[in-house]
Amino acid sequence: MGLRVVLAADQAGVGYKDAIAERLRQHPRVDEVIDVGVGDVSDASAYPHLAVAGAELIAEGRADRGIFVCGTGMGVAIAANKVSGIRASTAHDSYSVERLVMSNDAQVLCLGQRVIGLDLALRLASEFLDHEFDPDSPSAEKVAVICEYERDH
Ligand SMILES: O=C(CO)[C@H](O)COP(=O)(O)O
Repeated sequence: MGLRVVLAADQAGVGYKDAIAERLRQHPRVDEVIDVGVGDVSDASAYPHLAVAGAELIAEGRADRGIFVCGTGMGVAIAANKVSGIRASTAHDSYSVERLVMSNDAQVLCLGQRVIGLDLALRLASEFLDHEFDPDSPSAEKVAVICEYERDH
């Protein structure tokens, strides 16, 4: 089965979100693109509303991965990580995007529209979906420590 990818952005990230949506509809691993907004640059909703809405879809099992965009990529990451079970981070280079999945089993990649160019953002969004976490890797027990802390607190 292919991936269900949820996209979210505030008005500082909506341009890249829409470009990523278009690109991901052609991605061989993507079955569905779910856009939780904002719909256009006139919508001034604060980034935590969009990031939490997107993260909740993943936590509820209604999406597999998320790509969230704001000015820096940092606010959406901080907000998404408040949703239980979600691992999200900003990553602006290929190696970090690879490790975000392979080391951290993150479901959400966060990007900053005011920080990187569109071509790089499109490439990183696509690469993020090409990686698959190996639950038998040595990284799995490290991620489990995060999950256990979350479960026990
Ligand atoms: O980048 C953002 C949050 O990290 C957001 O797009 C803009 O936030 P602001 O600098 O607080 O307006």
